[in-house]
Amino acid sequence: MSVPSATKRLTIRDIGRLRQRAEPIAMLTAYDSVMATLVDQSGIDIILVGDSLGNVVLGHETTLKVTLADMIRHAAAVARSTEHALVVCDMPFGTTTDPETALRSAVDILQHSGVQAVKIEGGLSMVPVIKRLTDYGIPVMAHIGLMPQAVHQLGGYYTHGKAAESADRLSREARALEEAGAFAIVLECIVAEVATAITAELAIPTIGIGSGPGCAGQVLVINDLIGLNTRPAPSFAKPRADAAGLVRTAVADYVAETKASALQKRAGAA
Ligand SMILES: Nc1nc(=O)c2c([nH]1)NC[C@@H]1CN(c3ccc(C(=O)N[C@@H](CCC(=O)O)C(=O)O)cc3)CN21
Ligand SMILES: CC(C)C(=O)C(=O)O
Ligand SMILES: [Mg+2]
Repeated sequence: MSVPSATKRLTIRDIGRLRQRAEPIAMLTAYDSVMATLVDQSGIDIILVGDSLGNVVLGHETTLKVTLADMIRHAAAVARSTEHALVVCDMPFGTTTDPETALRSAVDILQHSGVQAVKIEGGLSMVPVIKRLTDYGIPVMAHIGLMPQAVHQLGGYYTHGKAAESADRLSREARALEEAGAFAIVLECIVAEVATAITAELAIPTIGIGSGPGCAGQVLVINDLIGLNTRPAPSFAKPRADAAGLVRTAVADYVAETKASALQKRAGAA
């Protein structure tokens, strides 16, 4: 038996234990070395290298343009810059079309980035995919509710589970994904009461985003948490800092000082 130490990286078994003890799980995204280091040193349980990378780092409109190569490059930066958190990498659009394609892509992610787990958007149609990966020994986090990779089919970003049949379907999906082997499940933008009910039905932890306080854990995009955005953040994300304001002020001060000193030098040399 090993003794838990402060520097040992969390595993999916540790995450399961937190759920069993009803200790809430804290998860945030990170996409680069500096941010991953800071987030890891501040006591987070899980770091997600989200395909929100496409929106918040790469300047795309949706997550659909993010590639496997993009994810591996950023996941590698996060994995090598952290030592405490469990690191999970989103499987990008187009890599989960069937179980063999998904397995190949997940192997590439683990082999070339060093993360410990992957996350897959989707409900019942992802059951065979998640079975294949978990049978092979790759930990999978599931993700239902608002699924940004399906934005063109959904027709926008909105809360799910409002109608009784939608709530029932979400609950059935969550149970099927647990049965398929998922070690946790993200509930994105699901009516709070429905997310709470799903949490009570499952042995694995639910990690909520915009789904109320009744989930086993919470996840947010780091940029939304610290106010490092140039586009409006989702309304459920309450910024705790104004990082964008700090950057704008520092840059404006620098520009002003540089321009002022150049003028003085020229004036003195003349
Ligand atoms: N910065 C950022 N934060 C995120 O949470 C995030 C991304 N980007 N990019 C990928 C996906 C997209 N996500 C989104 C995007 C928009 C909403 C949104 O506008 N939600 C509405 C809800 C409206 C309703 O309930 O009908 C909102 O007002 O927050 C939610 C999640 C979550 N992810
Ligand atoms: C919002 C979280 C759950 C995510 O999938 C991402 O950041 O890509
Ligand atoms: Mg994602």
